[in-house]
Amino acid sequence: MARKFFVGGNWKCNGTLEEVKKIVAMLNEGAVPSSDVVEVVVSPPFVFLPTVQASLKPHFQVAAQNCWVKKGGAFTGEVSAEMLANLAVPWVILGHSERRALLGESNEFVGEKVAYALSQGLKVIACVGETLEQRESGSTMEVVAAQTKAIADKISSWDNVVLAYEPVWAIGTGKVASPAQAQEVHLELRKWLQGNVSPQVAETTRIIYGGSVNGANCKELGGQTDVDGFLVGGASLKPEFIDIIKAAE
Ligand SMILES: O=C(COP(=O)(O)O)NO
Repeated sequence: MARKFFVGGNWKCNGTLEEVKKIVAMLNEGAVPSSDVVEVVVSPPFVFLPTVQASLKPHFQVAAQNCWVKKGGAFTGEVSAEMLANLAVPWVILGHSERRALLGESNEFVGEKVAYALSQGLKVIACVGETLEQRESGSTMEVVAAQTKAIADKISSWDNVVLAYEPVWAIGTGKVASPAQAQEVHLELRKWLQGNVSPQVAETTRIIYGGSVNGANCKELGGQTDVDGFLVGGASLKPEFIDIIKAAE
């Protein structure tokens, strides 16, 4: 079956209310393919989520950039999956490498977060990816397989999961993975799903690429057999994000 192309925009910790409103206007005015062709999910910082969700055209969905690992309560500063569900926020990004590195989120912790978010009815963009040191040592597949296993061990369905391969060495660096590099890892991840979860999950799960995607490289990257879309950082704040969405055509 064809996997619908998926383009995520991770705004990270960026924006003022005025800047966010301009990005929303840019998206609403953009000539993007229909939602039959591409699924577009943008992820503002928490404080702008309701504003963005209320002002985006229905073609676009929103995601939170994180959520807590269990039911809310005495966890100062955290945002629970229940709160996101209460606001009808449909998606959440979990396991981003910046949180794994800066906040020490382990593979196990990310797996538990994915399971809890799914249990509360959220859909999850689950991130995996190796560091430059891990790639140069030849352990890329060992690393991303372990990250994926930690998720697979905790969940019973992949129906509401999009897997994002984001090599850490390509994030924010301008050093985008080559189409061949991306295809190689995406294919290996799909084979891992086939062998460790099921052929059906391997066939239907979108595996998207993130790491210095821009308007110039998106078409060739998106043309790879096992690249089902993107999770875009910096370029998702710019007009070229519309060109990246069009790569779905
Ligand atoms: O972190 C990323 C990618 O960021 P860049 O596109 O800025 O490399 N996506 O979640």
